[in-house]
Amino acid sequence: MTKLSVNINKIATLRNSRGGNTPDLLKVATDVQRFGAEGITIHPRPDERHIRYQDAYDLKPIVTTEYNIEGNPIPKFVDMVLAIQPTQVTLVPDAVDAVTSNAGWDTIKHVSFLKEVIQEFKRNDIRTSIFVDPDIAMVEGAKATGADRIELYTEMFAEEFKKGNKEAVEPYTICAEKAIELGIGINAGHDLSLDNIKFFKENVPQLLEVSIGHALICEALYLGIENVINMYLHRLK
Ligand SMILES: CC(=O)[C@@H](O)[C@H](O)COP(=O)(O)O
Ligand SMILES: NCC(=O)COP(=O)(O)O
Repeated sequence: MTKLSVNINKIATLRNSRGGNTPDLLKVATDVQRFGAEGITIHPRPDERHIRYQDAYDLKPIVTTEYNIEGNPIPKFVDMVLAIQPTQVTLVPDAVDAVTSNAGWDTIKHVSFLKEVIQEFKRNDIRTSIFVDPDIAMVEGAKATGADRIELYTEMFAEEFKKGNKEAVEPYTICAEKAIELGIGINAGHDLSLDNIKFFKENVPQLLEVSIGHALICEALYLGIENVINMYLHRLK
């Protein structure tokens, strides 16, 4: 079974666009879980343009499912994650000015850094995942970092799938098979949607978790968030 973790960054973006507290991020997180989501993902960025660091703390007692915090492990981020102790931390090599995540880690070049950070999280019983491109060398590199899981960066798949290129899933299948062989768990995310999720799940073995935000919130504008969550759960069965 593949768990659905809903990324609520976009709810914070909407709230921040007006100041104030509408929509109420904590209420949305509560409701999203009530509607069946099996996790909540946030990705605070250094400029706090959507999720604020304070949100990450405020969500801790609200998230009764899996709490996944994503981000670049700069010291402020590491301190926050250690203080909150979420279920999982996903390390993403974001540039400060990136509009959204746009690359996975070079797990070979940054192996020492990643190893050190991952050890610190694991000492605190926080599951670790690292965001990687669908490149077998990066999956092998991830093993050397000690990470529990990889999160496969799915933008390339999503883009190609939209154009009808279903073969774009192949690198993901191969990386998943390698991760299984190495004993690493498999997550995936970025631009996954109601259109592409079923095909992705069917072609990527032992997919443990997907984190979905942008498309899910856009789809909810038309279909309603409770309905959309159930549509994902159905596709992920
Ligand atoms: C790692 C990943 O793919 C997502 O966390 C994505 O980066 C969402 O972040 P934004 O909401 O800032 O685009
Ligand atoms: N880790 C991926 C994520 O949390 C959501 O990404 P997106 O669906 O907003 O592209």
